[in-house]
Amino acid sequence: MASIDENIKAASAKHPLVSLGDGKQYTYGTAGFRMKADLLEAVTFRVGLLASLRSRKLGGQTIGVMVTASHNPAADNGVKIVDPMGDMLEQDWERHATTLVNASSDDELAAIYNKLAVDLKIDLSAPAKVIYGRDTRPSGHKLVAALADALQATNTEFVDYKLLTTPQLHYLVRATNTEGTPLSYGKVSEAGYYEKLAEAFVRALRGRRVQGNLIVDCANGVGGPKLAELLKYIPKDKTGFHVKIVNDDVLRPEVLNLDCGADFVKTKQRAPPSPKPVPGVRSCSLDGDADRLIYYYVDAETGFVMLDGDRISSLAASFIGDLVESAGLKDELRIGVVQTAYANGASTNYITQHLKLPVICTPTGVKHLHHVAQGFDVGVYFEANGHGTVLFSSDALSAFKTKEPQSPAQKDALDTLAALGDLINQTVGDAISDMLLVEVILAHKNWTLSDWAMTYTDLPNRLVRVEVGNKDLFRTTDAERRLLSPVGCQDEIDEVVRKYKDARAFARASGTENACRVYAEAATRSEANELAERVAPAFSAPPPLSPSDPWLQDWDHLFWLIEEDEERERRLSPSYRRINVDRIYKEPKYLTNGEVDWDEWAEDKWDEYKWGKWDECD
Ligand SMILES: CC(=O)N[C@H]1[C@@H](OP(=O)(O)O)O[C@H](CO)[C@@H](O)[C@@H]1O
Ligand SMILES: [Mg+2]
Repeated sequence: MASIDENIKAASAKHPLVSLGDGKQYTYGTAGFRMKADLLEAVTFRVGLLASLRSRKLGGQTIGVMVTASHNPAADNGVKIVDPMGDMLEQDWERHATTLVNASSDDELAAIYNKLAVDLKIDLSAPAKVIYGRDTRPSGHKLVAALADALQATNTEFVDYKLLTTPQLHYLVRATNTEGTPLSYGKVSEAGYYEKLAEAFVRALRGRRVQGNLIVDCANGVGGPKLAELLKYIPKDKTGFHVKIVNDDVLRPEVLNLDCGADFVKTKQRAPPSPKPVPGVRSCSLDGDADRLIYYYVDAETGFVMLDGDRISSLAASFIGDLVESAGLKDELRIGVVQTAYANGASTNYITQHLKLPVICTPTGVKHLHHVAQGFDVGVYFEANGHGTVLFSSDALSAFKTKEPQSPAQKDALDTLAALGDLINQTVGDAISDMLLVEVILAHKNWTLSDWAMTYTDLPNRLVRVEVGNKDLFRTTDAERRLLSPVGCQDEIDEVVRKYKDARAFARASGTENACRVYAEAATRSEANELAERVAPAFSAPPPLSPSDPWLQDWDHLFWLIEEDEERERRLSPSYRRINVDRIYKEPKYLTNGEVDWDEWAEDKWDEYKWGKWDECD
């Protein structure tokens, strides 16, 4: 019989790693490995090896692997690991994933696999189990086949759940690991997920009925068929829950996330163009793997109104906060809200000043929010983009079920809270579960979306993506709200921000793209735009020269440009120097005892630029 090492090498040979060139490495980032799908086959195979190691390390508990690229275009895909309680992979192991995935040969892969086992004291003959699912991307088939090869090569038991939303896989991982224990999370099946949500939805409504229809845009992703399935479990007559699913075409992969879905709505700040929005109708959008949710409606007079993650967060915090008070648990349970720097300042004010709840700001990425929310008895966390959930501590869940009610009102509050404990996905943000939560709250409050929108007024804001030479130069502090480097950039931002009322702006490197993001918020829309436009150029590299630029053919313009020395000025500006600091250190002729002669550098670069232009015009 072949040894595991030989099996790994033989299977790995079928899934060769594609080099990224320039010594670039694959990295396990905020959302696992995510990129063009044709780069991911070997990566997914290797993630399978790591998942099996992780299961063996954790005494044979089941580990999950999800193949999805969420709201990205259809040509992308991604792969990420889910820990036994349905949480995201422990941060220390992200490093191991990166090391294993970048092995340069099949032999080196087997060697790193064995070294990890030795270093982490993993018994490779112990049992291991992995379950996995994928979104609707056609590339998912090939990737899960590579994953299965890795699991077979390492004698790992596995279950292929085929098409799932990301939160469904998280549910299944936790349900599998808690099956038959007092902490059982639900039946270990997709149907078990629907049964749990539908039952808790009816219970949480407490006899109330949902008012009006709801249109759900499913981004042409996996949320479409899964929501349709869930609806079969919810009695319409009893709940009044009438849903119209739109953008649910999963047969044409090219339409996935195209001009629809939660990311489109949030970033474009408008409703999907198709189907044509019906004024006044309550609508929401999920993203491609159904873990983000954004509500909105189109008002015949005032136009598009969006209710994003910050709104869902404040709505949930206010509703649950009131219930906790009515249940007589206010002094026993700590409620808190967790946001990122992208949360609208008006939502933060509303939560702290009106709801009187503490708000903690963490770096971007739900794993950071989730971790901090676990520190509360009721931890509400959402990213502005609509990804989030509400976590209940075990003390809170047991109080909801065991506290002796002193009045019918107290009993009602306790029963509603207990139902919410089952309705809200405790593992990860779940658009379908969050949508049911919002519907329950609106029904309890007898609110329309416009009532909800009136709780506070969003500060106008603008998010700009800036291409930079090297995003790793950007280091931040204070939950990403201030730049530490490039040195001096933060002072420039502060100086600009001071000129505006109620303004705030920050810049950080994206964790998912090779770019920086600049966020600006101010009292009026035009000021927010202006602020973003004044901050963003401080980071952007000069536009690349292209001989086909029309103005290059225009002698007058070119002459004017050189006369004005506009570009020279730009190259002498402090911000331009800062973003080029890594380039200059590669050109030692400008360095004397570690000091850069900026003027000489700028003059030389200007000459190169100027004469380059003349050459191109010849
Ligand atoms: C401004 C913004 O929306 N950033 C998103 C985006 O992260 P970046 O690090 O900004 O690229 O993708 C993350 C993963 O989906 C998500 O958690 C986060 O909220
Ligand atoms: Mg998603």
